[in-house]
Amino acid sequence: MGNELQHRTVLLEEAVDALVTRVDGVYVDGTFGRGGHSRAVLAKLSEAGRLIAFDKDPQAIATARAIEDPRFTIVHESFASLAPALATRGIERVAGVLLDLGVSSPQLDDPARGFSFRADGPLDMRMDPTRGESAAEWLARASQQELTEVIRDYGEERFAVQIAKALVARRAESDRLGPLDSTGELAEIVARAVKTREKGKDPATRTFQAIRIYVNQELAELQVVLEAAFASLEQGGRLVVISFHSLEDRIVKRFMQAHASGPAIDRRLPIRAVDLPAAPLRIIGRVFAGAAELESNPRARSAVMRVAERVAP
Ligand SMILES: C[S@@+](CC[C@H](N)C(=O)[O-])C[C@H]1O[C@@H](n2cnc3c(N)ncnc32)[C@H](O)[C@@H]1O
Repeated sequence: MGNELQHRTVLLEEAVDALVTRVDGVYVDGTFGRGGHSRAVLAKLSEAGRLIAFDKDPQAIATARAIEDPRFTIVHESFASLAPALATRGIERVAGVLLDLGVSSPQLDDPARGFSFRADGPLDMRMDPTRGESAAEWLARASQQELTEVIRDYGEERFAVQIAKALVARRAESDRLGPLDSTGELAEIVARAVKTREKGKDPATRTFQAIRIYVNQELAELQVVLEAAFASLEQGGRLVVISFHSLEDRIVKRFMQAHASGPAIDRRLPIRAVDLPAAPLRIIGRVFAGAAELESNPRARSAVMRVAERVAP
């Protein structure tokens, strides 16, 4: 079912325009998805250009394998393995790295993937169901403290304590009820534990986001890929990151700001301005979806794209 579902690429032209500064460069698309950005990058590159794309999701990989283009390589790995993946291919420097974070519409819309609280399905939530622990497996073993922290920190959920308690209480009944292994039941338990409703938001939204981030180690892997992308960028190379919630956008913003402000200097030492090392990154800007895109693609509403350029070695 998964591959028939469509993904509407967000900020397509904006991202590709910001990314591709020379048509014969080597580029990375860390989040292939259904290849919207990748195809547009390939269309812009010359014969000498190259694109290395990553995705954790076997369904995304199947779509990518259908691209017959000698300039294109797909890697079934987390983008966190960017550095070793480039090294094995003998690539030292790249002209740009694009990350369009989070989950794709096919992942969200297929109940069998277990990401959605809207349709009942197995409680999985792994971008790569062939590796690691599913959401159901984690919920079956996590302590109440761990559940509270994940739901509070990754979901920014006010009722994290109450939800964690309810989950542990449900687990105590596993002999009678069987394991908690469906998205529908998780959504019901959360809805009962959340005491006040946010307008226009399902009460399970925050908890599902939190568990998904935890199961896929999304924030930790983002930190790793930002460092690796920065280290691999050639001078003039671009880092383009599209985020969909404040936790990931904050990490991207802080990362770019930290590298754009130059190394820490001991101001008590007599240093002339000309001796100050230049900051390695220049922040180019922040872009949101325009009115036309917002109208046709509701997913674009929460998208924020940040762009920075490597200006010094
Ligand atoms: C928003 S979609 C990307 C859509 C894509 N830009 C397009 O136009 O079709 C995000 C994709 O990134 C993948 N993904 C998310 N985190 C990842 C990670 N750490 N490593 C590799 N792929 C990841 C997901 O599996 C999903 O397919």
